[in-house]
Amino acid sequence: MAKKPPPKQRQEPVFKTPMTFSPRNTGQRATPSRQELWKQELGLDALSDEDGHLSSDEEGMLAGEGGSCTLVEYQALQKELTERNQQRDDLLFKVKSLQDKNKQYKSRLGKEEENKKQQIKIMRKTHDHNLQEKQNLINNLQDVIDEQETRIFEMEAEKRGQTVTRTKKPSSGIQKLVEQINRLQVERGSLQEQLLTTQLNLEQAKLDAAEGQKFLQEKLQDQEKKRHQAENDLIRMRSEQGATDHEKQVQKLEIANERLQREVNDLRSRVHNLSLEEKSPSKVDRSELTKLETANDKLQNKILRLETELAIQAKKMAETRDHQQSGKDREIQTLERQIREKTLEINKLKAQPPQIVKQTVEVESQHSKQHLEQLNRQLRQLQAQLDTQKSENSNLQVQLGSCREAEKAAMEKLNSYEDEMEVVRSELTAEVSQLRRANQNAVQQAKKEVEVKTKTLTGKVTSMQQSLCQVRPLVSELLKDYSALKKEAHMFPMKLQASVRQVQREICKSISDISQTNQDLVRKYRHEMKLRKKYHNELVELKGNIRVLCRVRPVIREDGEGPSARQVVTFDQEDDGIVNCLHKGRWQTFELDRVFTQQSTQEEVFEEVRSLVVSCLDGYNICIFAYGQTGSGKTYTMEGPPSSRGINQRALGELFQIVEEGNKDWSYSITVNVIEIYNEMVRDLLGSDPTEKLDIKLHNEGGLHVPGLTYTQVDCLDDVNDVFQVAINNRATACTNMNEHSSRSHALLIVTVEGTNITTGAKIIGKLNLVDLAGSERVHKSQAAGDRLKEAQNINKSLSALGDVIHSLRSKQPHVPYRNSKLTYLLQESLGGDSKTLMVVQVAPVEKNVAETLASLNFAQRVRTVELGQATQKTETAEMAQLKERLGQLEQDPTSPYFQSPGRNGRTPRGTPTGTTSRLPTSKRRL
Ligand SMILES: Nc1ncnc2c1ncn2[C@@H]1O[C@H](COP(=O)(O)OP(=O)(O)OP(=O)(O)O)[C@@H](O)[C@H]1O
Repeated sequence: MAKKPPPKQRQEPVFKTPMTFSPRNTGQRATPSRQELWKQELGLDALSDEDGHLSSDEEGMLAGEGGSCTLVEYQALQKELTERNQQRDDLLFKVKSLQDKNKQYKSRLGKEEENKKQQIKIMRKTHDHNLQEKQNLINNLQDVIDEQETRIFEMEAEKRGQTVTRTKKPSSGIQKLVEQINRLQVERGSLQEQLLTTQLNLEQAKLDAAEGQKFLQEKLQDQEKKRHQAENDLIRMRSEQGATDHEKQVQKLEIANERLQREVNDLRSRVHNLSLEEKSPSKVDRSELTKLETANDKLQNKILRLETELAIQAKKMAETRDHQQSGKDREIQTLERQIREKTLEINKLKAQPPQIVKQTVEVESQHSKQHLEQLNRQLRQLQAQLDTQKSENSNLQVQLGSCREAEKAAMEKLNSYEDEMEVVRSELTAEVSQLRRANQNAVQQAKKEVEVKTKTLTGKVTSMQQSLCQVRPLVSELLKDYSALKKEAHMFPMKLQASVRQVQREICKSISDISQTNQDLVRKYRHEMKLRKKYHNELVELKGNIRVLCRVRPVIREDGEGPSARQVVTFDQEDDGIVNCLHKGRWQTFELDRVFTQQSTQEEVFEEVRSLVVSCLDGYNICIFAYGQTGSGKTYTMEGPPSSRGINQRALGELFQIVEEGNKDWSYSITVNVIEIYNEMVRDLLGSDPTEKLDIKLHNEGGLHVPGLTYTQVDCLDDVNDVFQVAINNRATACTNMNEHSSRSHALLIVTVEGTNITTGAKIIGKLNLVDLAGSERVHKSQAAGDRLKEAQNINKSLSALGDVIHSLRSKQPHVPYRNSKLTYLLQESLGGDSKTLMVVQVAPVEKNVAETLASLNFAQRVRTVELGQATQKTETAEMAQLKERLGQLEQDPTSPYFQSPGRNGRTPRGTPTGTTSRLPTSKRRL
């Protein structure tokens, strides 16, 4: 088992491309030992430790190679390239500075616009605020003025011409005015509150007064009714003249009197309450007082009216009583007179009767007797009547006496009631007058207070008026300012819009200028880039550099998910030769001849190599190989799936097409070999035994050939497909796991094009090597063992050998170690100085492959600097061709000393690639 080398301290490999300039590469430091880095990069443990300095090598190469014409041309081109590069750099710098300026300008513009917007906002806000404040102030002033005017008007109306004393001097200045206004507003608030309370009180008082009035009216009506009843009762009593009725009447009167007294008391309490309410003049307004006074007056009037009515009633009652008394007296006198008359009649009758009866008896006997008896009866009747009358009279006398007594008592009671009533009336009158006085006092007091208030208010109003007089000009000034500001504010958006439009126009102009300049610069830059590429390609062709393409495959299912599947490869939109790779948080940039992105198609890739492929018809040796780690897309690019064929099939298709459509003076034959190098064994995948190990031998004339290798002629794509199928079948039978096997072996498709000029017989031979290399993983990192280790070591050996060859070529070593591996040995002629080589570096885009991706890209960047020298065509004259044919015949002839054993399929190679007899320089390479 091979001893594992000690882990080397890995340095970040940085390479400088000496032929091309890239601003991204500036600042990169040159490495002291490129070979060391080379080894580190590839993980090649077996590399020799030779050192080389490219600059001196380049000089040497330039001095030693090519004619003076080429050197001069080269120097001129290099000078021109340097100048162009310089110009390009200048232009790039200008573009960058202009872009920076553009950005700055844009950002400044943005900021200024933002600032302006902010300013406008602030100004608008301030303006609105000012306007609002002024409006408020004006409104307040207007309110105060209105209020004060209303007050003045009211007070003046109330006072009716009372003089107003001005106590306060008007304060000067708007501040004072505002303060006064504020104070007044506070006062107004409190006054409004008071007014509200007073109004409520007034309402209550009105309600109370209305209730009192209603109550009094009801009472009055009751009194009226009672009076009527009393009158009726009195009349009835008069008519009945009953002592008991008198007493009832007196009782009723007493009850009525009591009621009246109660009512009077109620009234007194009400009046007292009212007077109490009136006694709080601070809370009563003048109008309210007036109303209260009016209500009070009305009540007093009512009381007076009631008193008057009461007096009239009493007077009437007295009159009625006097009248009744006099009537009674008259009746009594009439009755006494009748009694006296009757008594006189009786006395007369008593004195006359005996004389009259004697005469009647003497004269008329019987008749006179009857008449006498009749007269006696009449007399008896009259005497009985008289007795009755007398008893009645005495009864009447008794009754009269008792009546007189009762009347006297009633009169006394009446008098006492009258006295009482008089007392009550006088008390009531005194109370009423007292109430009136109190009321008057309260009214006076309220008046005084109102006057004081009015004076104060008038003073305030006066001061306010004076202040207003002072403020008015200020207000008018403010209004003027306000209107001016309003105008300005009105004009401001227009002005602003105009200035913004102006600025926008300027900005647009500047931007269009800048974009115009930018476009010009970009145009120039692109033109320069094209030129640079052209010159670079020419230079590359002149120097014979290996062209290096890079292809980044898309992210596939096998990449998995999560952080390890994160994409770490990006591209440059402007430059299709730049690829960036993120490793440990740092972006590394690589410049190659062309970078194909994940979106690039097989067609695009082939388009890039088409001219190179076609140049094999001109007799050039071409080598296109795909390099990269396992699964990076090498086979996809070279072979491709049936739905999207890769370079191999497309190249052959292109060759067939050109041969078909090309010059009819030439006839072409195309033969193919399909070789696999596995574990340093060369296998013929078109042979009958694909497991047979073939050798690579040096031809007698110095060229290489593989004895026993099958050359199959193909004339169309169907032939190619058949050939490929044979190769695939053979490969599958030679291994157990096709996928793994393909990853660990190199697959070579060698296409040999032989053209013969029908007229001259001249021949041209070109060879196209299409190589799908084994995976480039570093062996020391994989923990392989057994067969795997052997496979890995062999891959390592061949890729190391490839690296050595490239390094030697790059450093212009006199000896190039082609023979170190079967791969390099077989490709010797295609990697040598007279062939065109192109490498496609395949990389995976995800995080987990980043180390291999960086290694591949570093390798690619270094390969790009390798100069193989100018490619040459392999042509031969008809004479040479004849000679060659003769040689071929001799080789077939076993009797000849040049005899060589034939191929297993018995077919003779149509042309040996190594049979080049002359190398003609071309004027230009197509690549
Ligand atoms: N450009 C592409 N577009 C689409 N799929 C691709 C592309 N390149 C590679 N793939 C896919 O990636 C996978 C690996 O590709 P491929 O087998 O060509 O890699 P490889 O480098 O040849 O691997 P190995 O070294 O093991 O042979 C395949 O499934 C293939 O289809």
